[in-house]
Amino acid sequence: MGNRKVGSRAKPRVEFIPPNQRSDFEGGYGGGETTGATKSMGGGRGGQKRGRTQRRHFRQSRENVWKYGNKKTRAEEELAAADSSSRVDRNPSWEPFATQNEQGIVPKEEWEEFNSLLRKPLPAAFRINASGQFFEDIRLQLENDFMKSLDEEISNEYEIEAIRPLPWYPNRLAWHLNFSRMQLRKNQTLERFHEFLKQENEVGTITRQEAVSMVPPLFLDVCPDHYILDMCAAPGSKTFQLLEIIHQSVKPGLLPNGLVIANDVDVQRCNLLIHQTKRMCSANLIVTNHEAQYFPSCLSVMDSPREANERRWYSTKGSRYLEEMVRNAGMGNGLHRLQVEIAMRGVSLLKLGGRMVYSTCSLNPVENEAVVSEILKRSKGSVELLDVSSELPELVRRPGLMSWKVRDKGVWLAAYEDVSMSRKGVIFPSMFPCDLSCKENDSQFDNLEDTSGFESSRDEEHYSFNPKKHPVDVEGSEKEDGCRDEKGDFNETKAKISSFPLERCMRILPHDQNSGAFFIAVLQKVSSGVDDSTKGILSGNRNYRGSMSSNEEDKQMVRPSMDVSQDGSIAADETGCKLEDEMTTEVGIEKTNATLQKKGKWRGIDPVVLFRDESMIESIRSFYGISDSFPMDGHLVSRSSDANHVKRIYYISKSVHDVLQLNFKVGQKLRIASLGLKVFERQTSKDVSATCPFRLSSEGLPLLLPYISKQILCATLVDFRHLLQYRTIKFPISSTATSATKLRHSCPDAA
Ligand SMILES: C[S@@+](CC[C@H](N)C(=O)[O-])C[C@H]1O[C@@H](n2cnc3c(N)ncnc32)[C@H](O)[C@@H]1O
Repeated sequence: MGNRKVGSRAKPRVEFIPPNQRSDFEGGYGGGETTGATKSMGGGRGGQKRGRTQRRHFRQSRENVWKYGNKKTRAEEELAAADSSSRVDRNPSWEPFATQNEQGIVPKEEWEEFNSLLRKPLPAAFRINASGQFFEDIRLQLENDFMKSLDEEISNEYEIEAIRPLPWYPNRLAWHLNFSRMQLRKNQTLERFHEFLKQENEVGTITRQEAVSMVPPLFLDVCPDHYILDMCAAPGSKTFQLLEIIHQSVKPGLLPNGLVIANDVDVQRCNLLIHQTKRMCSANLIVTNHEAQYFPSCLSVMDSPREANERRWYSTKGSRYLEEMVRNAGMGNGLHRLQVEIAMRGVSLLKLGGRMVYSTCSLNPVENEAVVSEILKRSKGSVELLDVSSELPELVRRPGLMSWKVRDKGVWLAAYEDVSMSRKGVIFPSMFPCDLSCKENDSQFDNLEDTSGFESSRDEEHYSFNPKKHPVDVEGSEKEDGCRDEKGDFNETKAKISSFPLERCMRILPHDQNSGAFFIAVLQKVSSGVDDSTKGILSGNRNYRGSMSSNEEDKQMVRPSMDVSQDGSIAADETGCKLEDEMTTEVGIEKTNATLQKKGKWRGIDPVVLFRDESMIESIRSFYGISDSFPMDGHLVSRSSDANHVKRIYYISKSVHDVLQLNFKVGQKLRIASLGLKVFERQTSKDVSATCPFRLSSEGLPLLLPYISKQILCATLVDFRHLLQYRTIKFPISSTATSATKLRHSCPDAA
């Protein structure tokens, strides 16, 4: 497919240039995340409204050019109309592309191409879920049916290659379309294919995701037994991909040893995340709701060998669209500090030998290389920036920048010394390339911690200008704290060259392979950092009590405001310590849940309760004939503290169970929005004279089916149609005696 040629004659390339959003494929990418970022940054980038308005202006003022020689076919006009239908009023005064390329993010000779590609819609892309039972069928259907018809109907008509596999995606399971999402939606020729994509996406066999957004998880080098943390995860496309990978090589009915914890600060976006990941039907998932920079230190402490190469990863927000970044490079500055804090939290949670992937969909070096540089600087050699140039060789990418300038208030700043006094509260030294040969950095990693210019994330003061940090002399001029050249003069125009090997970072430019833009850096923890606040807990020390009480730092990392009741009746850490004794027993856990519920710790979030009603479990087991080889003890949880009114029961993997146990023991620091896989639901139909109050949930069926021996109906096609049509059917339902007999045999409890 990769080399498919369309038609025999040389044809001009059709260029789709309608005013579509290049980033529209990530589903609600902008709104919520801006809320999260704005909240966390104290309004650093001017609020949510401004961003949206700017995006709208950008879209509205984009040219709608539909080029294909001089003629347009009817279908082309349809496609063009579909893409321009949302454009109502233009804003002619707005100039979308400032032709500044000061950062050198794009080589001069490529600027035109880069610029013109930004005006074209982002091509849609999708991936087959390789962990799905029917993935080969889907692939066949795609290759034998749709690709052929797309070739006939679209490629010949439009004279373009309609669809091709992404050459760098493992096993060629991902495809790139030559249509935007909007075009897919509006074009009649594509209707059947669009329906197919939608339906398969809904059931989780296919995931629609922007092509380059699929790249970061691949560099995490994930195995089924890895523990993975996705720190800024909503809407969850990468989380889903990670789940696919950990489930991929595991047989149906079995669970991988690892897990994914998907976190997002925004509650509503957490719901999106839950909805998105539900399609994966995974028992190895926990969704949490924390500010990632304060993510609690209660991840796994298991000291089994597989943890030696445990990997966790982090994807940060890229909360602006590429186009805006080009227009206003200063916008990313407000995110820099938060990005460093989140990344540093990621580093401290990372196990020795673990990999962390830092990625953004921005091309602004302040959000990218500057963040990576600060991580390397602060971690004092305990983290290495990996050279992954031999991985995914077919992916076209460019090296990270070694030198850059910072844009502020319309001015390009080459070095921190150029920052005016009044701007030192918002522009930090860490935003500039770090030259370790500078006098102040003589001792390589000594005293590097404070060079960022902003205080630790635990200090609220860092949000405002701190005169102690930026002293002013009597004349009002700023005290010198930057690097000087040999003569002792500040170099005001030339940006420094970084001392870190930032060329190992990866930049993906849109015109490299007609995709969105991405920045990716792969880091590895090579030794325990001296400032590892989670030491003791993450290093496999099972003495939680010891580390809890002795590790003040760790307590501070979990912001009390996250877990405390609104009325402030009890502090989170206090709660954790007080209840610790009780929590070591199951009864204690139940009691604790009730107490915390009353005190408001879980306001807005349901408690996680281990489901231990033995007689109920036994009755479920015997009703469905669930084999003893399917472990239930310790794997079932509910979200209700009232054991008699449990409505849903979730199945959790052993890895999730272990994390939960630890979480219980450290005072329930995790705000768990969702976990595991729903397997049983309380019967609601009054009609049912079932002996078991719980029915199987459809999500849980793929996991349970290999272990069930009763309540299985082998229906004929006629029966099945009948069942679908009438939904509830009284026995005998069968039109044939044979299947009625089979049914009674397999459902002995049925009336
Ligand atoms: C670009 S989206 C992430 C996309 C996601 N990785 C994916 O592939 O689907 C950025 C997300 O970061 C979240 N976010 C922003 N600030 C955060 C913070 N301090 N802690 C955790 N999440 C945060 C936003 O709510 C938003 O959902």
